Amino acid sequence: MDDLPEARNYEVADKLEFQPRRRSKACARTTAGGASAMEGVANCMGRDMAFRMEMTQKLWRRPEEVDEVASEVAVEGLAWEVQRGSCLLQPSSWERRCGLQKLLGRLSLLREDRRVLWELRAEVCDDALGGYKGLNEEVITGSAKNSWKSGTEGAESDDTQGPKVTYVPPAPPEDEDSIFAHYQTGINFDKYDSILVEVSGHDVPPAILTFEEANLCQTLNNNIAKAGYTKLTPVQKYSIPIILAGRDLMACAQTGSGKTAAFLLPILAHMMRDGITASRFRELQEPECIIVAPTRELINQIYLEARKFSFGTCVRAVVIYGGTQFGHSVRQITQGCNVLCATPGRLMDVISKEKIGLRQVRYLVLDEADRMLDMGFGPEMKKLISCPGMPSKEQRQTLMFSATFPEEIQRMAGEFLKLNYLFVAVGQVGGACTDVQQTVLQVGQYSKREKLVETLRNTGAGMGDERAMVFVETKKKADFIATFLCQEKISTTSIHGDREQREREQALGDFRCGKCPVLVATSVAARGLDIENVQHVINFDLPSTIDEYVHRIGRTGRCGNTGRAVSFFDPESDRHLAQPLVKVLSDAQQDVPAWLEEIAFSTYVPGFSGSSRESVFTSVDTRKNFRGKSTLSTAGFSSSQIPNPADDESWD
Ligand SMILES: Nc1ncnc2c1ncn2[C@@H]1O[C@H](COP(=O)(O)OP(=O)(O)OP(=O)(O)O)[C@@H](O)[C@H]1O
Repeated sequence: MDDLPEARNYEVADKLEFQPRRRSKACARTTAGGASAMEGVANCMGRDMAFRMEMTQKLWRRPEEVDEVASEVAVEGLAWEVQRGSCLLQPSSWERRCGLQKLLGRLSLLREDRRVLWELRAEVCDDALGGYKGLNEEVITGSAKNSWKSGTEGAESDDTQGPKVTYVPPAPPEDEDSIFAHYQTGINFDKYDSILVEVSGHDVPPAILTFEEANLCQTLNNNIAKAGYTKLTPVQKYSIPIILAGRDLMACAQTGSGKTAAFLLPILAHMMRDGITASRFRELQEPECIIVAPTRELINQIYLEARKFSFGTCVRAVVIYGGTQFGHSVRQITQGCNVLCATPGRLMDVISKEKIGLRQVRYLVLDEADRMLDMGFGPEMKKLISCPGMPSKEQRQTLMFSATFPEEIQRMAGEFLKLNYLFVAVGQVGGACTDVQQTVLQVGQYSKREKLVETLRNTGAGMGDERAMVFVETKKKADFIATFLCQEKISTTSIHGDREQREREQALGDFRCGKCPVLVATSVAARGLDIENVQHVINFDLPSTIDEYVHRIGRTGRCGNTGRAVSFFDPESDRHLAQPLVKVLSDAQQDVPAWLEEIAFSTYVPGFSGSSRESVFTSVDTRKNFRGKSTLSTAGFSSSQIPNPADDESWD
């Protein structure tokens, strides 16, 4: 067998997130740290992961040795060995369900040895047990081995395409204490009252100041009290009467300020008023309300809120999302469905399989609406509103909520909303939550890992006292950084789109309960997730858009609690974010580092005006601009381009 050329070996190294000029140091580090590092890993993650790290180290050897290791692993033939071998060869795919194709793709880096390739292929197909595991995470065996995802949700549910998804998520607890469990509002909750709110559009219903003024039915009021809500947040004060008045709405309010209840409560109030009850055990269910959100975890969270507020009523909420058994979704639906919470792919599936009819839809809610209308989900949403049976926008009420609303998205939203929709802006459109203390550090790519450990140790999250979310750019890197942190004896788990749904839910559960106080995530966890005690967000990699930044840091500082966000700014790759970052920081009364300002004003960003800072940012309600009116003085910011998914993440 010919030696791999040196350049090729570098490519292998790159796949492992190391760069050539970094290799010698990294290698020396792992070798010198050898035994203790391995012990750390073994302690944190069990022997399985320790082995992975060992194999990773071997990759620092010369090319022919890499092949040697691969051959050893494959030829020895034990599934166990091969399983670990697969980890060696594709560390980013420590997922069981990572398909053969991906593996082959990575293996082609070592394409010289066909024998290795084929033997590995056979074994991985047979028993792909790998998978990144957080502390004590369940090891999935035999029965789950065919449950890897095969592309889109549509494919998952289609009996004829790809392996079936068999995961049935556990039912949430039914006892009242669990249903109404909530965390405390923070010291800044009352400060919400001082945020400026602007409502644009005609015939705006007056805001309400208390829950009593909303005139909700007794059961809803009881549920609101049990949920610990005593006072309305601004977005609730304005949105509830607007929705109760039957108006379409686009509402923008800072992260963690109660947008979910702002749409759920008036919808449920209407349903109760209309005497809606779930029709049980019908093949085709016709919900009155459909709520869509971009991620599985978020839609599940919205469902739990809907279940909480509809507790003790005849209204039945149901959740369906990808990564779970299609039959399970159907069973949930056929038991009766008034409020359907769904991710777009699974929703289109159940519609096409005629499990859901749209004729009765009175409310269509797009949570994280800007994300739901962007290039990723926009086409599917358009398909949804033109599905046979879906009432026209004149016949239904359409509600959109988010903390960010780029101009282009607002324009596109017109297709979904009645002409006279109202726009509620609490504070600045696209503004960051002011309860989050933001710090931006200049950190080059090769210093990020050391800085991360230092930051986590300083914050206490690494010691297990506090919780931190670490955002990275790619799924592969999420695994890599999670493993690295475990090696540093920081209990960590990860969530990203290459993990099985079962693993994603377990990772989130472990993070929520504090078993793993650090969660490394891709942007799949950037929006909407409401997790108690997340005191820190670290942007190991900054996202590609400022809106995504606003959502990410909004995982902390929720509901009047304070939080901290630290972002590593790499001047090599993040220059385009300098201007909007300066704007977001200064709008939230945060310190702006002089170096960042310098970069911001020396960088030309297409679509941004360099001459005047103000002209860079859009107005609150873009309809004002269309009508030739001047930009409001309280101008907010949103990115000037329709956002793209910020990384290599696959979305629901
Ligand atoms: N009036 C209220 N009183 C007390 N707690 C509230 C109130 N409204 C909402 N909350 C709580 O505040 C937290 C954040 O609410 P929610 O998740 O709806 O925020 P959000 O605005 O949708 O955030 P994001 O933009 O991140 O999606 C939740 O735990 C929710 O139960």
